Amino acid sequence: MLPQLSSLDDFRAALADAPAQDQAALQGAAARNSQLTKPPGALGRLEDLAVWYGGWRGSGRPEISAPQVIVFAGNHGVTAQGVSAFPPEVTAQMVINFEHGGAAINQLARLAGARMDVHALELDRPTADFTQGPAMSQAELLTALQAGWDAVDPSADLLVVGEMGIGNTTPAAALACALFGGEAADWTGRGTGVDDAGLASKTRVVAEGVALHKDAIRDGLDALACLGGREIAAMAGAIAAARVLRIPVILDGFICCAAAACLLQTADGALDHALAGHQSAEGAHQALLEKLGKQPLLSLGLRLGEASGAALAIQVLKGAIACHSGMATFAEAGVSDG
Ligand SMILES: Cc1cc2ncn([C@H]3O[C@H](COP(=O)(O)O)[C@@H](O)[C@H]3O)c2cc1C
Ligand SMILES: O=C(O)c1cccnc1
Repeated sequence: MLPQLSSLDDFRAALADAPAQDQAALQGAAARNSQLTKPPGALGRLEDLAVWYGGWRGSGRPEISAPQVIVFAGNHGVTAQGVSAFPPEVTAQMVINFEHGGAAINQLARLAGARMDVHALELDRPTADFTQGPAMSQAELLTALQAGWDAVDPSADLLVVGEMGIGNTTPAAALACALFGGEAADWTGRGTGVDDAGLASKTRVVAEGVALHKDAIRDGLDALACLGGREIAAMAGAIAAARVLRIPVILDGFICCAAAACLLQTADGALDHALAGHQSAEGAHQALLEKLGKQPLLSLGLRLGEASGAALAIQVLKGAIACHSGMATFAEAGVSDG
């Protein structure tokens, strides 16, 4: 059961009190793994993934039968600074495309056998431009976190979250810079494809926002309010709800990982239930994954978002679980265990 959230402190407390993996299931899955008909370790990282997944799902022989993909959409006041190669109207247009099944994520979610939900968050009310003031009030942040929190199906056995929000590689870069330090240029990339002049001015916008809000940021939720966006906060809310419900999560690209970083900088262990689905082509994604302590499953040069890389990675995790739960043991198959 998910607790009710009536304040940001409720959210902080729920995250801090989230349950650990089931130790008996973890041990059961590890024991089963060691008896399967293959040389020890021959399935490489797939073996670790299956045991890890079993620990979260409370089963020594788990299944993935109900993956959920959720795409959150939001608009950003900071687009007034010319930070994207595309106009903000594209956010709402893409939401319609998602609803009609025409986007990349529709194809990849279907292929992964996942249910897909789309939540558009007040698209006609962009966040405030963070170079002028906080992107969201505390109340607006709570509403956006709650939207993500409520969007998770408690009966899902795997969660992937993604986003659509023209301009959102700018708040993602600002969040990473505010949370992990370094220069704005270390965290700012080309997003949808800004040119060199666009990248230089985007970097200045990130630096300005981080400098303006630096003193107001004590944890990841403060950073989200000052520099984030509604879809970024909703992704954080959904990842947190999954943590409380012990539903494993596959993280997507740079923006999704910036949302996840806000949780990690709010409570230790907040991302223990999360895998990195892929490393995107956004320049700073590798550095961000390192800060999260996550090794990506795939690296295909994607720079789309929408949960696309994570949805593809569902199939890798499904492969791990199919082998773990479907293979015969040495004893069952009558194969000599050497
Ligand atoms: C047609 C289209 C579909 C997309 N799907 C995801 N994004 C991606 O691009 C945006 C981030 O890049 P920037 O910060 O440069 O605007 C986000 O909406 C992200 O999801 C898209 C972008 C476009 C144009
Ligand atoms: O890494 C991502 O998710 C990404 C990169 C560029 C544009 N949109 C998303």
